[in-house]
Amino acid sequence: MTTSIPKVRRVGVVGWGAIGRVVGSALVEQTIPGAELECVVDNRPLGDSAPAPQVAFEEALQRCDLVVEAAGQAVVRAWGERVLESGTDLLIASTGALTDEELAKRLLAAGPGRVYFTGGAVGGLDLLQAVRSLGPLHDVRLTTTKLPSTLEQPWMDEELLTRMRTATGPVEVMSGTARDVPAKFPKSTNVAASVALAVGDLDTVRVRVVADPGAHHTRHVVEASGAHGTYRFDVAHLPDPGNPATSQVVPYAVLRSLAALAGRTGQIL
Ligand SMILES: NC(=O)C1=CN([C@@H]2O[C@H](COP(=O)(O)OP(=O)(O)OC[C@H]3O[C@@H](n4cnc5c(N)ncnc54)[C@H](O)[C@@H]3O)[C@@H](O)[C@H]2O)C=CC1
Ligand SMILES: O=C([O-])CC(=O)C(=O)O
Repeated sequence: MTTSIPKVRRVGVVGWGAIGRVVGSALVEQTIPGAELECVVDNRPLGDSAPAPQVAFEEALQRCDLVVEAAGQAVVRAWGERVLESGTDLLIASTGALTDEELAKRLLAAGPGRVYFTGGAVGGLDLLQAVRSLGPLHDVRLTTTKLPSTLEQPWMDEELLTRMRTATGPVEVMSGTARDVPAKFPKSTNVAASVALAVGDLDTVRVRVVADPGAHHTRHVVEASGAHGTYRFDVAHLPDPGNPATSQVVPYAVLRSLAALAGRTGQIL
């Protein structure tokens, strides 16, 4: 009888920020059997602060068999296909990049590396994806509520910025579809694109973005209905203390995805 030695996934973390630091540190502490931190990519010099070598993206593709993107939508646009074409798998946190349908098509067709998405800060995506087999969801809504400062954008006019800065209660700052919203709030509403990936259609997902100075927790409420049922997922997360645009849970969602990719058994998929 031959025993096969399980292959350890050599992971490169791109983006040593709120998400990447937690993910990379957990890998170094060997909390994910079958996965180890090989290197880190960031466009800032990290000095000794990273527990693995900081390398250029090209070098990461040579060293790793799995890259975790935790840097931003622009990195997915610039590097996504190259990662997959090099034979390296790619786990994407910045799902908002996929609102560019041409890019989405190219990434889904590229290989031999495989592309994956983390559920990130939003819940119920597994069930919504399963529900699609029963028929389309006609009405899908996401309401995201965050601290006003985490939603300020360069395209906003003075009137809106003043309304957000002086608000004493919730203020709606944008309503649109999952096609439009993640590009307008690239660091804060990737969840809208994630819901659309699960539902299979950007335009079906209607999104409201709400700034609330009382939002001690970031809240994402997904409501969906179709001929076969109705669904509601309501989550409230503490924000990351260093980067309140990102919920504290997100790196742990990434680690959960990594554990599945590394072959952990007994996992809810
Ligand atoms: N799917 C989800 O639920 C969520 C997705 N995200 C996505 O994850 C991204 C990262 O989130 P955080 O870690 O909170 O951000 P962060 O701002 O704390 O860290 C980002 C890191 O990436 C680095 N970086 C930026 N551009 C880069 C580039 N071109 N090349 C290399 N490094 C680069 C920055 O220097 C920084 O160290 C967000 O921009 C957002 O797109 C964030 C929160 C939730
Ligand atoms: O972390 C969150 O709550 C959501 C977020 O920033 C994103 O979707 O980009």
